[in-house]
Amino acid sequence: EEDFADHLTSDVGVSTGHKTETDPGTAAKEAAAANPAGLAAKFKAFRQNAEKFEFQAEVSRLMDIIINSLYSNKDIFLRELISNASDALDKLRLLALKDSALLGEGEEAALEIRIRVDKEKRVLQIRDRGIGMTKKDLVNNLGTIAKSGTAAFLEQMQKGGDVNLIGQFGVGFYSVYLVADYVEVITKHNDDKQYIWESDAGGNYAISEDTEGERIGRGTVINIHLKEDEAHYAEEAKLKELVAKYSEFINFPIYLYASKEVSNEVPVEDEEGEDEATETEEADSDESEEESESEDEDASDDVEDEEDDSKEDDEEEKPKTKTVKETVWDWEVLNDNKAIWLRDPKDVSEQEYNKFYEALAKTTGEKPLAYSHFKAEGDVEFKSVLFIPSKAPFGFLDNYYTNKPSMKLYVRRVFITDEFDELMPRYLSFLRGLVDSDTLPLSVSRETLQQHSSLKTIKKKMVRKALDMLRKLAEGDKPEESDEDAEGEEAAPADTSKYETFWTEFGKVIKLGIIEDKPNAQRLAKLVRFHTSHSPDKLTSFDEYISRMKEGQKQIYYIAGESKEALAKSPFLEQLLKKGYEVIYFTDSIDEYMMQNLPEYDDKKFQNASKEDLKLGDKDKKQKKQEKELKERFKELTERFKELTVWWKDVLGSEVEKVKVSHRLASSPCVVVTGAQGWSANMERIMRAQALSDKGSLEYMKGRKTLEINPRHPLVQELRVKYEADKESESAKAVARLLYETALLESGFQVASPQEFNSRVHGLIAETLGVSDLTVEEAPQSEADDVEEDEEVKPAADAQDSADADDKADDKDEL
Ligand SMILES: Nc1ncnc2c1ncn2[C@@H]1O[C@H](COP(=O)(O)OP(=O)(O)OP(=O)(O)O)[C@@H](O)[C@H]1O
Repeated sequence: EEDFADHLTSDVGVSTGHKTETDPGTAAKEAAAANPAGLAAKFKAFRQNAEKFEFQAEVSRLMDIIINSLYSNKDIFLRELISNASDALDKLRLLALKDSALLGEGEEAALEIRIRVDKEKRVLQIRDRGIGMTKKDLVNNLGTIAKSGTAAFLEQMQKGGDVNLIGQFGVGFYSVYLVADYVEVITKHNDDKQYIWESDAGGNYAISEDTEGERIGRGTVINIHLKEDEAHYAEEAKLKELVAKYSEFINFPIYLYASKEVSNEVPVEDEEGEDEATETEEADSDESEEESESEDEDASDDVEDEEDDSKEDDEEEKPKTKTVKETVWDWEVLNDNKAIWLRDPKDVSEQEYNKFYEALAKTTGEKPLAYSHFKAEGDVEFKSVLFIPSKAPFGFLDNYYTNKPSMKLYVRRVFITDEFDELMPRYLSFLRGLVDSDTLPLSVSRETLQQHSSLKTIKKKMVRKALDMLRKLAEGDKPEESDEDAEGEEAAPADTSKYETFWTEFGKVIKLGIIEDKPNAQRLAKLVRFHTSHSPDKLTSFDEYISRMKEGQKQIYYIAGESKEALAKSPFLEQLLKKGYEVIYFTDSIDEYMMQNLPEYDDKKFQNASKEDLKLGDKDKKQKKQEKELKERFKELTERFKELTVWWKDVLGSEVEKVKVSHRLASSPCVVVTGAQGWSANMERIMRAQALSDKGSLEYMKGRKTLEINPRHPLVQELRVKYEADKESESAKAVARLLYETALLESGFQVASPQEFNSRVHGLIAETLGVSDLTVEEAPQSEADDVEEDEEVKPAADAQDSADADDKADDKDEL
């Protein structure tokens, strides 16, 4: 009884490994000799005949981080191991659909998880009767990390990231080393022998066939040898608390071998009788420990004293009894494993949903922004719980195209898979949740499921419910109780601040949805938030924009660029803003792609303000008259400047498609716009940055620029005068080019040659300052030598700049 191993052998039928501390194996001895101070202290010898393996480098790095992470929440290791046990049971149950013999018989067939402890030896044991692991599985699963994204996770962890996220990376097992300095995994898969995997996290692990230990039948036993200062994880109370906190929603019963105080009324005849009673109790509770015996004695003493005082008088009439408090040991179920989605939403508290979310998302302390629990009825029946996380999973957007789906699929309560991408479109894969369908066939085969006609319906309904949930969150509404095909829906109380959190985390995903899910583009557009000229500091929506539209305004104006501050000053908006039109500022790189997929919203067409065909709204009669007059004047101006525009186009050559007189400008001399088909400045910037395009298309799209000039601007008027005076004037050409280049910059494009542009500007500065000679005095030799020792070599660089300036100054004389 004292020995945990005996305990296990007799009670659970499980073998535990013994650390051979007294007789270390050869490897241990060698290691100790090589490094007596360091390794010997840490090294625990593996079983002597075990095959030794080295952990893959990533695993070693991960373990180092885990072992040294002082401040992380160590509790999570239990959640991870229980979750693995549950997965192993799910896998077995799924296979047993095909072949029920796999389950075994009697005790073996019980799909459950059992936890027990040996406080004295500081060993915590978790056992499942799941699928188990073959030897090959042990090497592949507990020695290597095959999943992508591990490197990124390790990097984050090294920077002090939260180890709590470990479960999201598919490396949860190793979290056991937060609390253990030695771990044994005894496992039996139906296709292989019983093996023991063991490691003290020192960079090695060992696998040996388990020939001596008790036969475990099938499944996995993990013996966690707790570190000295983690002994509290062997306390019943702690384990109960952790299971309640993290593993309540595991769909298999979790048992803890726990002690319980029971009070029994027993007759008291004489001294012997008392002993008898105690003995009987002990026989019932076959697991009684030494401790319990001594407690029993204390308890019975107390009771006896009490009775002696109070019941002295009645002694003669009533048969003597006494209350005996005893500690009995038995398996206690820790979780109510009724699936939450099968319960009536009215009976599930918000707290329970939150905890369920934590279990699904493998997080702690993160509440979902909203949830929806519903039942679809009709041809296709299913139940579902959906959650909107409040944080994007690690690296979610970076790995957008390779992210794994996160929706779990159950068929009639049996977990089928969480890797099925037919349940939710990619852009909604950030949602957590599950579907439990009664209509789909209980089948292991992906193909059978994929081809099932009801799958499409499920997906369609899931998307609708998800978008509905998002809409409600956006509106800050409390959801209604039900609608036609989904009854009993519930969602967390939401307000718009929650939606703003959502938008910050997942806004891009909604935009990707507009691009990828055309049929739902309008619904998704409703969810889009942005800043506008009217609402530069508060996020607003298309609906709000439309409610503020001027009378007669038919189009929704927008402009895209790097920041709302820069856009607010854009020359493209001068007339629009002056006339009181609200303009949307799109500043996300994806916005223009999105808008290419969203030609209209609520019957209103979108108009990019930086495109050539900008139309400034609809006018009433008076405005129309004014417009007519303006048109006349404009025509006249256009005529007057026509020759100039032809000449200007010649000066700029193929850089622009055309130069034309514009009516959209108020205070700028000119702007560069793109044709409806060409890329805007913003788009060109993105394309350059992403190098998405081949050079050819970049050149082609770039070429479709138009220079619009403002005939009312004094600089343009003066240029015309200069050109009229001398049609071959080089300085007029230089001014024309410079005006174009400043317009390029102001419109958000890049100038083709920054050096040439600078030369022209320097020339102008020289002229303004009255400097005629830009030759730079040579730097004294000795100074330059001193500087050469300096790594930064700043003055030398300055000298180079000056030399460049010299060269350029020659070009500029013409100005
Ligand atoms: N109790 C167990 N029974 C059977 N296999 C197990 C058990 N525990 C771990 N494994 C195997 O080891 C692998 C690694 O486990 P780990 O917790 O590190 O990641 P994971 O469980 O795959 O990740 P995720 O938590 O994302 O599913 C598992 O995928 C599983 O194949």
